[in-house]
Amino acid sequence: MISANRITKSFGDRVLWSDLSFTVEAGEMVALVGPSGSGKSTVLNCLGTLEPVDSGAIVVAGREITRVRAGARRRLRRDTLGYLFQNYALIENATVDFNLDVAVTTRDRRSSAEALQRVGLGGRGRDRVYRLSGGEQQRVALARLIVKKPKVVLADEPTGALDSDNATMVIDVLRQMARQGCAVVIATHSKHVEGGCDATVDLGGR
Ligand SMILES: Nc1ncnc2c1ncn2[C@@H]1O[C@H](COP(=O)(O)OP(=O)(O)OP(=O)(O)O)[C@@H](O)[C@H]1O
Repeated sequence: MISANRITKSFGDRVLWSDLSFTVEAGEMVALVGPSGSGKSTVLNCLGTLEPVDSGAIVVAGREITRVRAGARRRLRRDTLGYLFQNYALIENATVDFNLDVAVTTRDRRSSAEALQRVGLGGRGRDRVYRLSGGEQQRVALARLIVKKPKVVLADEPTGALDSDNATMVIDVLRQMARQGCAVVIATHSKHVEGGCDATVDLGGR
């Protein structure tokens, strides 16, 4: 589903990673690890077509995303990619329900309600996002992914703001999405999260 082939990325004269290659199959969950500043978020941004690589190729769902035009990139983001990033990318002034509705083309109240239940936010659909805690917002972002059902999930420290029970829930949900055929990449500092993955890509060269 995802194949990164000898990708290199620098900011100025600082090389973050060079000749990095890895694959993530459909159904697989891969941890992206390495010290702070080693470029984990940047890898996710490159896989997510939000940042270009300097050299090498990335293929996602059969498309070489390092070469596609803006229109195809937009379609990939809409139809194939799912992001679970640190800013949660939620619409803060809107309700939880509205944030889930924008992820799907058909309005499906039941699947939204089930997704909220799954992340421990059953009955909170009418709450406005800015009133929720950081961890609750993180879980709304996860519920939005559940209703979107993307082929690829890119998660950046998805357990960062959560207690251990909720962290376990997040990993369980991502595992369930993988079982349904999704390729999941998780940037993390957590050994616990890494342990729950099928493979590790280490940017620190340990
Ligand atoms: N757009 C940018 N322009 C310049 N430098 C950048 C840019 N984005 C990231 N960097 C730098 O690249 C390095 C890697 O950042 P990145 O966020 O990918 O690391 P990380 O491994 O995810 O770190 P952390 O574990 O602390 O979240 C950092 O030194 C950061 O300052």
